Amino acid sequence: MRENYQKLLITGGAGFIGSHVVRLFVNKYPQCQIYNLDLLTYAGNLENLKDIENKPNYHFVKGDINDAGFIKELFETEKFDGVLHLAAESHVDRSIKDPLAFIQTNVLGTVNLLNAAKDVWEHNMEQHLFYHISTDEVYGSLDNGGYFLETTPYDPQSPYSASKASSDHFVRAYQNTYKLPIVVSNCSNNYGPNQFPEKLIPLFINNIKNNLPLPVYGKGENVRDWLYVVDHAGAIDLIFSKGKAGETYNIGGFNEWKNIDLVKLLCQVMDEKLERTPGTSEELITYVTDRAGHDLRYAIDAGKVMKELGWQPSLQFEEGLRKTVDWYIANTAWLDHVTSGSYQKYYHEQYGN
Ligand SMILES: Cc1cn([C@H]2C[C@H](O)[C@@H](COP(=O)(O)OP(=O)(O)O[C@H]3O[C@H](C)C(=O)[C@H](O)[C@H]3O)O2)c(=O)[nH]c1=O
Repeated sequence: MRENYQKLLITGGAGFIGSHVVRLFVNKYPQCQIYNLDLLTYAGNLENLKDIENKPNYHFVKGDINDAGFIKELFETEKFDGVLHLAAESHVDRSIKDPLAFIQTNVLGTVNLLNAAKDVWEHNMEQHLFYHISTDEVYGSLDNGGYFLETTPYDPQSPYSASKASSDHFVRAYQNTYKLPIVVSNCSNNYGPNQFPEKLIPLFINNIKNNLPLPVYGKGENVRDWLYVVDHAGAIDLIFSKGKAGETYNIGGFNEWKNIDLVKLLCQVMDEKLERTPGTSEELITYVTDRAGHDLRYAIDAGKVMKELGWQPSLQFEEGLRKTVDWYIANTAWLDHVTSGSYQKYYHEQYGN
């Protein structure tokens, strides 16, 4: 935590990564008031924060970052010392169907927050920090090898990554133009408890549990770098506490997996945990039409955050995957809830099961 900070705003704190960040900050910094601003869209769920909801330093605010007037008023009233901005539309497939929703929330919503921060902080700008949590997808696709570095030029390929790249650019433009102290981090694929089952790992856990097909896009040859979400939250804490204003930090697990290899490992773990005959879950693998413009490979070099700030991921991938599977099996009610009722539309519109 930055010295003397007494009040922080975390946007998107009821979502997957956001809820892990809120939990960490509420528990680790009891002297600091943590405000979780979330619209509670399909991907936001206050159940994710049940264990900390009664802590005296935790405050929930339901609201929309797209509502500029509301955001301005919130900043004027609460006088936050710093902001960690995680609220975003995050699913690539949805961005292909509805790019405007991604521009609205990820670009315009971010600019609303930046405007409020620069206006309310203008007399003592240097005492504040605006931290934008972003993605490695802004760098494009590594079809010919190599790693994403902080200096890699942006080359977003999907409407989702274009919206995140745009918001990163706005954040940096506000530093350049208005001297707003900012920091940006770009992280690889996250996995772990509380991820909405539209993303690969929780979707496939849910489908295996319910004996439904596992829709592998294309030939399953695409490569992603996977990081346990709690380790991402730890990196965010370090960057917020010790990162230098104006800097970018890449975060990743040095843990690349071809989708099909990951899916086969997940099938093995699920067979074991559900006490099914080995090979049962693999029979559910179904190769389907590829995602439009599907990025082949993301691989991120997290050397800077490791060397400069001393960050290390705490879990090996297999251990993290087992922990994740255990969580989804133990939290059937959570999984059933987010795939039914008012959530049903969001879950079923894409997967139809
Ligand atoms: C949902 C799904 C996915 N896939 C493939 C597509 C990808 O190659 C890989 C992971 O897909 P997912 O949609 O879980 O994640 P990415 O498209 O890599 O993007 C994710 O990681 C970055 C860093 C973010 O910033 C995104 O917010 C986050 O969604 O599995 C399938 O083959 N079948 C499926 O049903």
